[in-house]
Amino acid sequence: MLLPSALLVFGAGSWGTALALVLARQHYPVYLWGKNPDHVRTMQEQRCNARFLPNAAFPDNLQAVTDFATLMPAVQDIIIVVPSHGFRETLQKIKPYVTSQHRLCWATKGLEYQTGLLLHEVARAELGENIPLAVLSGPSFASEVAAALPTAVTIATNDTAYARHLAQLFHHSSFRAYTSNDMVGVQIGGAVKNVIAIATGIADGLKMGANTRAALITRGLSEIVRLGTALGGQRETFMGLAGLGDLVLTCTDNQSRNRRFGYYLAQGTDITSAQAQVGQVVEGVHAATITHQLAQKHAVEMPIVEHVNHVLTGQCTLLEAAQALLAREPKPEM
Ligand SMILES: NC(=O)C1=CN([C@@H]2O[C@H](COP(=O)(O)OP(=O)(O)OC[C@H]3O[C@@H](n4cnc5c(N)ncnc54)[C@H](OP(=O)(O)O)[C@@H]3O)[C@@H](O)[C@H]2O)C=CC1
Ligand SMILES: O=C(CO)COP(=O)(O)O
Repeated sequence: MLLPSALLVFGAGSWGTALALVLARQHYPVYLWGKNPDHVRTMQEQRCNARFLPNAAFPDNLQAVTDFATLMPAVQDIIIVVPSHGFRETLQKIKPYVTSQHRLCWATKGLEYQTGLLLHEVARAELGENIPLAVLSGPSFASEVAAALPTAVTIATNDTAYARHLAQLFHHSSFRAYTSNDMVGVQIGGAVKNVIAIATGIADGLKMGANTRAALITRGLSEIVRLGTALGGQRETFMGLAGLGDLVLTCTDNQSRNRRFGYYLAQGTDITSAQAQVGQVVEGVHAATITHQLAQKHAVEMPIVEHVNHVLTGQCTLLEAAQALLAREPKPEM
């Protein structure tokens, strides 16, 4: 069993804060790093993250910080929870301080926009082969986790000892982590469900009904399985928490920013204003483009993702996308 020391969480948005709270409730010393000094100062003064999770008070062992360099020697576990567009930048910040004592887990959901790389590939490229890596993903709205409502997630890593350690670290009376060795499957599930959630948000905004929503979720899952297995993910992973679980959550509940973003588009709001209206990260916008490109590269059919991408890049209207999906040639379901 690896012994936990202080824990350092990078990313003081809603999800980084919620995970820091889970760990702090386990009585570990937890540092929550935020990139915005004013925001960090406010968290220090108010002893909560009023901007994202106003109702969750920080326990004494949770400290918001802007300086991480001096903490790194006292830390073994690093948890990155910044949006995917800041993932490599965060790794580059910490890289000069990372040693063989550290291990890295992330809860970011997405792919690298510029390269289409999965985040474990980005982490390997930046930090080399010697650091244990893991990804945490699954159906988990930050506000429910902060409110200590029961939640289950998957932690995927190739390092069995690290898997056990992380599952134990996050294990709480209202938070349960299952382990997996399928880093590719877990990451593809978490990234692509955001694109399908945009599609269901659009369909619900256009009042297409419950049948359409169920069809999008189910056919969306087929697309995720096709791409995920083509990239080396395991089929069973997509039937688990980080696949079907997160897909259903995000496609059906208005707490999802991706779903709300799609809904706003269906109200006639333009893309920039819809993102502003959500007011937080909407990972599915970038993920639509990268996933579409990955699908083309690997010759995988992903019509829902393709049409969401067409809508977001101005190649067709919402109604044209819906008509094009319905006009596809009949084919076997499986
Ligand atoms: N919220 C949720 O329920 C869940 C979110 N996730 C995933 O967690 C990740 C983070 O999302 P979430 O916390 O919700 O996002 P939020 O929109 O709540 O917050 C984003 C935070 O990231 C900060 N940020 C932006 N760019 C950078 C950067 N380059 N480096 C460091 N920090 C940066 C922002 O700071 P500032 O505003 O000052 O720029 C802000 O504090 C996403 O990949 C998301 O998909 C996963 C599961 C659940
Ligand atoms: O990933 C999430 C819950 O598991 C959060 O989804 P949204 O980013 O769509 O809000």
